Amino acid sequence: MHFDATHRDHLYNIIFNRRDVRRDFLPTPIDDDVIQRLLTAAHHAPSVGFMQPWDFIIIKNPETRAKIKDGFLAANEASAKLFDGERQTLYRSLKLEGIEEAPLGICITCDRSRTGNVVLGRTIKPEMDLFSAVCAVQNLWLAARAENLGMGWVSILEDQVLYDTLGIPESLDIIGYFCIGYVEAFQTTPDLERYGWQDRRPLNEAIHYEKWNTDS
Ligand SMILES: Cc1cc2c(cc1C)N(C[C@H](O)[C@H](O)[C@H](O)COP(=O)(O)O)c1[nH]c(=O)[nH]c(=O)c1N2
Repeated sequence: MHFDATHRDHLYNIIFNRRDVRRDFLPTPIDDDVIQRLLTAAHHAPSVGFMQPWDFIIIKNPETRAKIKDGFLAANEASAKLFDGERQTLYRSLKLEGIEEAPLGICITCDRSRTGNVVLGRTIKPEMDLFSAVCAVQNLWLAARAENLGMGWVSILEDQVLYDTLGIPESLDIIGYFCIGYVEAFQTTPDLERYGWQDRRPLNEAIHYEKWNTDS
């Protein structure tokens, strides 16, 4: 298949308009066929040795989400204390999850032993399986945006909360917990930038030609 400029522009639009969403979720349920499309997109991510190490746990039950929210609250309190003074005040004013408001939660795991001990492409860099599972996250994130669904990553959460609440085997690694739902509106700017926590770094500072350039 050859993509034309219209396809290209659609993809870039989706990339640039994707946001980490944790506020303004609507209670509107998400149809199962939409969820299936999202997971199919995630499942088509690249993976080292094609090991497809991910699994997806779908969470809709409000009681389950309330337990996960409790885990967030504990972790967030501990996290807030690591910042001082005004920075802590600003941290505490941020909305960093939408666990209970978003009607759908997805937990993504990584089975590092899937396909055996020796994996093509992972022999020298063992973390490649974890990176592969994160590729599935990004596919999910972009597919969600294409479906006009907001998605937010909640990493302010001890893994044990998810192992216990969701009955995940301890042999699996937890990649993340994600809140998904329709939203009132998508913001054009990341929340952390909007609320004065962190600005986007200029792209030219991130690009180096031929070798590392400390001047740029
Ligand atoms: C691995 C990882 C983990 C987290 C995040 C992202 C990623 C990649 N982000 C979202 C993060 O703050 C956000 O991506 C940036 O601020 C940029 O905003 P946009 O994603 O462009 O809207 C995030 N946001 C949040 O409110 N609570 C969280 O726990 C996390 N955790």
